[in-house]
Amino acid sequence: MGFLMDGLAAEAYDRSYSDRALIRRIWRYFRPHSGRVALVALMVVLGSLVATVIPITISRSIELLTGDPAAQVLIGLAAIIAVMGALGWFFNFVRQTFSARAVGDVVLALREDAYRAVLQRDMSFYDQYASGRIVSRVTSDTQDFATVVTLTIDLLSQLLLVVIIAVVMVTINWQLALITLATGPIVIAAALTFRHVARLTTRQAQRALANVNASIQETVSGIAVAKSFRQEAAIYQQFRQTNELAFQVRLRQGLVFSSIFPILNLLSGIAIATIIYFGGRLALGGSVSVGEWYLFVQSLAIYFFPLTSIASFWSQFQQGLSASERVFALIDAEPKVVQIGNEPAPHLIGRIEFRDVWFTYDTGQDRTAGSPSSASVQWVLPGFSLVIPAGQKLAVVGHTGAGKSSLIKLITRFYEFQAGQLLIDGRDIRALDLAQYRRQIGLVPQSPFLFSGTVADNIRYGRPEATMADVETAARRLGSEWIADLPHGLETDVGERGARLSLGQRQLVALARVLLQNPSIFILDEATASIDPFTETQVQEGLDVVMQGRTSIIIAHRLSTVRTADRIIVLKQGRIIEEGNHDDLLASGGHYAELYNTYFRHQSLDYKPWEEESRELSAKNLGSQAFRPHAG
Ligand SMILES: Nc1ncnc2c1ncn2[C@@H]1O[C@H](COP(=O)(O)OP(=O)(O)OP(=O)(O)O)[C@@H](O)[C@H]1O
Repeated sequence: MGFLMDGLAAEAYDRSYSDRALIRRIWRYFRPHSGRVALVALMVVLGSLVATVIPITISRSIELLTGDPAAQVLIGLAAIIAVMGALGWFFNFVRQTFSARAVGDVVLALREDAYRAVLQRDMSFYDQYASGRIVSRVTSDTQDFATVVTLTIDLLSQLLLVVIIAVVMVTINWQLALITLATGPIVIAAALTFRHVARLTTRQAQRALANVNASIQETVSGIAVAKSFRQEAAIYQQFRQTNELAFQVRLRQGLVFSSIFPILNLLSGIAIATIIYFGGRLALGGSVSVGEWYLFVQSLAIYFFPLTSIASFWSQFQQGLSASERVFALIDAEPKVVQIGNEPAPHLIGRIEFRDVWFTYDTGQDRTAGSPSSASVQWVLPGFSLVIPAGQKLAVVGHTGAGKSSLIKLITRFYEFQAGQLLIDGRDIRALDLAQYRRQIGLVPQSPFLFSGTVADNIRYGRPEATMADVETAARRLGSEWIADLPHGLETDVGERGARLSLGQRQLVALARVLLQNPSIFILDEATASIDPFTETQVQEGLDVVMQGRTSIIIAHRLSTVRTADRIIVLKQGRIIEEGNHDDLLASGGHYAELYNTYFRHQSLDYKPWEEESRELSAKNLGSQAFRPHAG
């Protein structure tokens, strides 16, 4: 069965809760609705009482029939049964209505908590776990949880029925009652033994479903890439495997659950046969009446029904329990970014200092206390130090994987570093009020994400209270042409993820959003994709406006940015290997000059490809002679 389990491992943040802890936790959600829960409990008791009165009345009727009852008595008994039936319906109706409301409210609260937890998770959480699986926890797992609660109410009412029936049986004939009751523990023991296997297979089924969700979600998000690389068939194949796995696991779960019924049916069959035999003999001997014997046979059915229901509902019950376990694990996942203080940071001037910062993504072992010397760790920033004075325009360059984005992830506090200090205006970043601090940061990622809505909605995203005039002012500060190019100006619908806008327009919207937010620190991960020269000029002008008067850190991919930066740092394997301004660095002919020739030089208006060819040729001919790049 090992192959079945592939891909169904728990997520790193999953945890097992004891049944007690789970129930206590679930109860905490129900406490605010205790009035409704009490009413439901009352209905359960009344419903159970009514359910027992009916067979007792029938049994009395049978006994009366052996004598010579008056017609009115029989009519009275029939009326009692009818009234009890009606009352049973009423109690059940009230119970269902109020329990549905209470469960609905609890699921609402649980889903809100789960969603809030998702929003609070660190960026590392999203990097590590597939979004489809996260979605699955918030949607289907909370729903499964609702099922468990409804079932629990059903089971409780049936168990109560068992208790009442047991009391009735003992008062009629204790020997027969003993025989009947003796089978109860056997059935319960069988159900309990089954519990662990049930929980395990159920958990696996939920994980398998989460994998199916994750697979669909990823494909839909990356459909453009998949199509452009013609990977539809491969993706479909992959999905089939995941889906097949989910099917196999479900099948196995079904087999496990269905195996309990034959056992329980066998047990109840034996018990009924025994009662019929012994009860029949007692009735023949005259120690119990026929009515009492009938009541026993009826009681048996009532007695076994809840017990077999427990087993039949067990699958859903377990599903609900492990679903709640998964939701609670999501809510309880430990954050990695932990603030040690809550100091107000309403206005920053934007001085940033990395002081011997050690950072790795590999936090598998406990390194949060900081053991920078640990040799086995793949440090992305090994003791990184840098001071960015307030208001400086800093361009960060370096080959892919050098650690440029990681620097930004630390400044934005998306990730936690393991040792050293990161100071903002001389204050420990970990001591600042995170929400206030983040409001001081304007981040424009490589491919700016726009939410569905209009251009204006997106510009207003960071400051929902901004008026249309504010939005327009911010947008116009980046120039007027780009707004005129939009079909409906600022009211243009951007489509999902901004798909209806060009990359340059999306960048301008993102820049306007930052302008409106007016942060002290501006961070830009420049797009690598080239845009047309006109938009490029617009974006550059917009950038100049945004960068004015604030600390700006740019992962630079464009010549115009590096040229105008106050300072450029060149990163290699998480260390600064060169720094200075464009001209000085180029003149020194080091790593930056090499990067310039690889990435930036062709963006220069003076760039002549044919000169490049002849330069390469002569460089080849000169063999190992050091290469001196042209100034841009
Ligand atoms: N979420 C992550 N989990 C694990 N390792 C990561 C993660 N993000 C980046 N890394 C690793 O950290 C190192 C630095 O990555 P980083 O993204 O900072 O480089 P970069 O200079 O920004 O590269 P690029 O220019 O390609 O974006 C790389 O070796 C990368 O594989």
